[in-house]
Amino acid sequence: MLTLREVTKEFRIGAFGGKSVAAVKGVSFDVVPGEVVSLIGESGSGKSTIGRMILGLNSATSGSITFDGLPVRAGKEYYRHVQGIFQDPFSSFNPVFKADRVFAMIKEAYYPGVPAAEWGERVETSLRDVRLNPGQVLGRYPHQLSGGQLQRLLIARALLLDIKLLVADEITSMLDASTRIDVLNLLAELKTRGLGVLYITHDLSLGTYLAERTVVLRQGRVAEMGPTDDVFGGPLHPYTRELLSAVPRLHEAWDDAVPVETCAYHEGGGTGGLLEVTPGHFVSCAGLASCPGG
Ligand SMILES: Nc1ncnc2c1ncn2[C@@H]1O[C@H](COP(=O)(O)OP(=O)(O)OP(=O)(O)O)[C@@H](O)[C@H]1O
Repeated sequence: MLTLREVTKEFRIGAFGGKSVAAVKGVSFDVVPGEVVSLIGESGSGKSTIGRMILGLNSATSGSITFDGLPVRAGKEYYRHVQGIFQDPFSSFNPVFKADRVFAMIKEAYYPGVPAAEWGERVETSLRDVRLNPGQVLGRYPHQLSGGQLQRLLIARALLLDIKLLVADEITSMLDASTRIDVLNLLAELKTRGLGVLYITHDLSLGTYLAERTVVLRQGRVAEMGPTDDVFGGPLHPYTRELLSAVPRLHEAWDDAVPVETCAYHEGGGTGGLLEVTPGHFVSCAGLASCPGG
């Protein structure tokens, strides 16, 4: 469904755009229907830039991003199937409009011919699908709703469309712990409906909770990716180990990252791109002193 191949993004910066910063470097991965892929990495690793390119808000400098075989084309038809939700739900709402305005806009753009009564029923169904009580959210201004309610409202809005892929960028980082779990469970439910979700987060524990597959991004490149159980159960790249060692675990001593003695990439004969160590589990060079060019 979603395919990224060798995607690179350079931003022009500085006076007159004379310098450039490479935010994303040769990234390739897929998201298929009914799967959650988490995109994990520290701040500045390029996660949001990838999300924005998938949503057509930034263009790739090189490489390709396709959805159902077609290049990303920001516009009404694309957004019928691909939607994004971001960290700060308040920024997605105009504070002077009541929350239900977001539904009215969907109707105007996509379903102008649907009778008002039928539309009202569809809105109510989508709100109940995200476990919101229509009576408690419709007719209210954004400031009268909680962050968790607004995030759900955005998911309900997406459900009114014929959505196939949801790009969820740090959507739970502003929510309290119990609301966060509710929203994560909701995403898990969406995948059972066949939706693909790209779940962008810097929080490993949330990524593992949901995702079938994990892509670990470091300084704009994929360090490691594969089935979540493999990546977290047997991390091959020192960066993944470092990230894992920073996750607090109850009842367990805080351990340091286990040092990597050998580079799984070069040991396995990697020469270009990522090395597939076990089926679907890819790793890049560990960058040890002993690595060629290290
Ligand atoms: N519009 C822009 N102009 C110039 N540089 C940018 C722009 N957007 C992002 N960058 C740079 O690209 C790099 C990747 O940024 P990005 O926001 O994608 O990282 P991130 O992993 O999502 O970080 P965070 O978790 O903090 O949101 C950073 O170095 C950032 O400064």
